[in-house]
Amino acid sequence: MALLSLRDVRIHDGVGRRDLVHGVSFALTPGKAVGIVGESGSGKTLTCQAVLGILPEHFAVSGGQIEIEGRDVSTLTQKEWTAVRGTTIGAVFQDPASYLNPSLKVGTQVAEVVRVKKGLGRRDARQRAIELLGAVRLRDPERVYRQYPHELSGGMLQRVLIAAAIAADPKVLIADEATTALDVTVQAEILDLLADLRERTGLALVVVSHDLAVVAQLCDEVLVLRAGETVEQGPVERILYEPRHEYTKLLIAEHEQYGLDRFTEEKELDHVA
Ligand SMILES: Nc1ncnc2c1ncn2[C@@H]1O[C@H](COP(=O)(O)OP(=O)(O)OP(=O)(O)O)[C@@H](O)[C@H]1O
Repeated sequence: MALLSLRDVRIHDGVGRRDLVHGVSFALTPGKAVGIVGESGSGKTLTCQAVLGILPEHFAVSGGQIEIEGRDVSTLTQKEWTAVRGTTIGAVFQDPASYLNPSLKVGTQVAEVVRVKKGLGRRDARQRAIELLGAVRLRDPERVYRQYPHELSGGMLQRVLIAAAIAADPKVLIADEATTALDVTVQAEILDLLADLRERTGLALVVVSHDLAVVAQLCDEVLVLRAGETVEQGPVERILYEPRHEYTKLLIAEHEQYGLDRFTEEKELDHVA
């Protein structure tokens, strides 16, 4: 059974009175990674918000079906949504600092997620939070635990957010432009971390980026969205080497001078290893 499946999902803007996403479909099984790529405003984030049950006011899923572990999400109550978020599907977004309370130690914030979602007592939650900070490859996790958000770099904050997102052992992690604000080296480290989590734990990924190189590095399947429309969808190698749609060709051409090759070569090596 798919962990997450979207069938012809449409998202409607009640104020603008129009559909902004016109039929997105994909299925995610354990350990699989699906990428959604497209320019700004193409509906990537709305699609993720629909999957998490956090569409902004006035927006609604107006067609198709989203199923999480076989369950139609349109039947979920608010309470059930809260249980699904974090425990089945975790998410990380761009701009990690805005998701953390600046006046609380980062470790306390991760421990709080563990306490609420896993029902651990304070001491165990602290221990587990330190383990999680280590699992996202933060050096000296005990020290990081005691630090405040302003003391950490953007890359470290994103690791903290990933630690919080995987705290309740979700089966799916949505990474929505999770590396966009980071410089190239740090971006590569975070992508490597996500690939490693996927490999070690079977975590399935939905990777959202305007950057085809990011998606190409991590994913098996890619959806190319333009203005809410899926213009092309298929295995990553096919999309990269035999793009059919002009828009996909454009996304690839944009990359020719800076880096797609580097990412895909790494991916091929990963396959060999
Ligand atoms: N809260 C909102 N209020 C009004 N319009 C919105 C809101 N969120 C999204 N939209 C509109 O919905 C469309 C799709 O937005 P979405 O954020 O899903 O795009 P995106 O592909 O994720 O782009 P980006 O990379 O810029 O985040 C856009 O036209 C956007 O203006």
